[in-house]
Amino acid sequence: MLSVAEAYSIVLNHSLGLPAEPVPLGQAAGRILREPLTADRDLPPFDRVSMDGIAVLHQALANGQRRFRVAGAQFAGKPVQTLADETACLEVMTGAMLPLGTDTVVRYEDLRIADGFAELQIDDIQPGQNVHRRATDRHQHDELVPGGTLLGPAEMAVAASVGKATVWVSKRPRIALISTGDELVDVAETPEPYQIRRSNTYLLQTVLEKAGAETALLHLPDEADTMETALKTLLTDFDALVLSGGVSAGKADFVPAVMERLGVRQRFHQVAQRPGKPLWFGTSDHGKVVFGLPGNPVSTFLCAYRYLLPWLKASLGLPAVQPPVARLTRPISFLPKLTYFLPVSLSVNPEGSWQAEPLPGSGSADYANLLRCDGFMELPPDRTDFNANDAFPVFAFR
Ligand SMILES: Nc1nc2c(c(=O)[nH]1)N[C@H]1C(S)=C(S)[C@@H](COP(=O)(O)OP(=O)(O)OC[C@H]3O[C@@H](n4cnc5c(N)ncnc54)[C@H](O)[C@@H]3O)O[C@H]1N2
Ligand code: MOO
Ligand SMILES: [Mg+2]
Repeated sequence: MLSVAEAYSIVLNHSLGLPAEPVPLGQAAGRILREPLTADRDLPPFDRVSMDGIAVLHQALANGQRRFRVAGAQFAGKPVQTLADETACLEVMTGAMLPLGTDTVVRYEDLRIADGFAELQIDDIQPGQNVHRRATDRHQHDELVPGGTLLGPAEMAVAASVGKATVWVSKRPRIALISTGDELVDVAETPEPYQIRRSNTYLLQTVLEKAGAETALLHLPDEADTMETALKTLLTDFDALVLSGGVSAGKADFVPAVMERLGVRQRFHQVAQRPGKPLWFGTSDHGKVVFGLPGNPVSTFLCAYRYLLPWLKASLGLPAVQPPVARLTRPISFLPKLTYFLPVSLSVNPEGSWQAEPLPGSGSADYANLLRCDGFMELPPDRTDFNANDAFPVFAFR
């Protein structure tokens, strides 16, 4: 049976390679940038006054002068003025251009201004103080943000300041989230004793929409012909299908067989892991990708974080990131020769490292247990006993 690492690598090798599209900056937050952002001007673009006060030539101070005639005022948003008389000063406001003929700004707090004269109240004044010099932060044409970056608050502010009214970002993939199973009814329905409400597609929608996908929620019964007809259309309408349920050994688990009839090539079925052993993955000749997630809610949850989310991020053009590592708070044993994804609650210990409290719950149908847990710790298959303080990667979802 395939290992977790092998299955993961196959999944990532079939990421979508989504095209880029232009969007107005106001709609670009949270999208993945597909062009570098470069400085259209120096940053800052001019010698910028950084404190309200007066601008003087430091040489005058060096000459011992402490009292300056106020010759005018330089406001932000106005063209630069010139101080012609170096024994005088100009009042200056934060964000204004530093007047020509000056090089140093003294704050109002360090002055007394009366009768058209400003008198210094302190002696220690450094040349160039309170001036944010042109190009100190970045130079014109410098690359500020590389392509492949998620547009968060800082990137959005930089994009705006370099004039990107439109940015090229990865197109959002359209993903159909399909629950399967005759026992499943809609959220709004009252289930019969032999039925339950479907919940997996809501879980998947939450994970994938937040990461940048467009999703549609659908449901199919455990009936092979009906499934085949519906899935044929969905394979043309969507970039990827994510099914939940119908991939194990039951007499009504039709997903692998129906996919074969539809010409979707199985890339793997079953992974040496718990939960989620029956995971199925395939691709069509037209570049469509199909995930058949095991129906048990905890399996769906784990597979969504361990495989589906990294695949979506790779499809959008985001580089892969290593999961953080946490230390077990207490020993745990797991006998089967499978990778065990242990539900854990995370906290930071007094030394500042992550610690993971095991929350095994009652198995992969216990979705109520997920309410208390922050992620899954990946315990390798070659060990049965794991000690307190042992460190392993955690796929966290908070
Ligand atoms: N003989 C074997 N039986 C099972 C095996 C096995 O290896 N041999 N694997 C078990 C494992 S592990 C899992 S996980 C499940 C996977 O089952 P399926 O993917 O075939 O899913 P279903 O049979 O359709 O449903 C399983 C379970 O999950 C509930 N479910 C399904 N979809 C939803 C949904 N959208 N919302 C909420 N709950 C859902 C469903 O009612 C079932 O209780 O198979 C084991 N069996
Ligand atoms: O994946 Mo199954 O959920 O191990 O029960
Ligand atoms: Mg089944």
